[in-house]
Amino acid sequence: MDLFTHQNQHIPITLPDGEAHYYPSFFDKNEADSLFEILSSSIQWQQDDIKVFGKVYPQPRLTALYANNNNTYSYSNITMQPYQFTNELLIIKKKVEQITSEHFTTCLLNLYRDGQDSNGWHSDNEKELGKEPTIASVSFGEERWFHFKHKTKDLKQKLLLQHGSLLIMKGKTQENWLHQLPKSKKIQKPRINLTFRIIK
Ligand SMILES: O=C(O)CCC(=O)C(=O)O
Ligand SMILES: [Fe+2]
Repeated sequence: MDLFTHQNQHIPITLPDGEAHYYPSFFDKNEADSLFEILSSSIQWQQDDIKVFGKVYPQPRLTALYANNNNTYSYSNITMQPYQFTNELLIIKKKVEQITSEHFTTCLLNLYRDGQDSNGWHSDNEKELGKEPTIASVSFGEERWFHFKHKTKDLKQKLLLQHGSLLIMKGKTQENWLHQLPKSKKIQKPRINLTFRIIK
């Protein structure tokens, strides 16, 4: 067994006033390839409009909300109603829960069709997530950079989110840090991201 491609290889991310952990090969290449294909075609992807300074734009990515309850999730003037978890999402959720010891209720999925799709600076601090939320973020498909920026100090951090990887953000990360997925001119292939959350 190659220890350095093992699912439990863990890289702590240096994030003062927060806490994040990265598992580069949480899913092996074959599992990740097949989950990417299944999720691409089986998820009910939608493109919502968002309002920025009073103007309406199509969101620069596709999204979908799945859950094991009917609780809605609202952010950036959008309220999403969940579909019930699919079998594949339940399998991924179970594997993520084994490593985080959490019971996630909800998954917000993002499909970045190419490098023109993005996710602007924000923190996942909506009140339905509660205090100090743990967010487990799984990536499939094209690698993309993920940036962190401290809210009040001159601190930055970035990491490349690989195919089959898991990033966990917890503790005071959302309180003290913003994150974004910037555009990238070179990227022409899609990436799927799943963020597991608890919405009670
Ligand atoms: O695509 C990503 O890695 C980030 C997604 C994200 O930050 C979010 O959906 O809140
Ligand atoms: Fe986020």
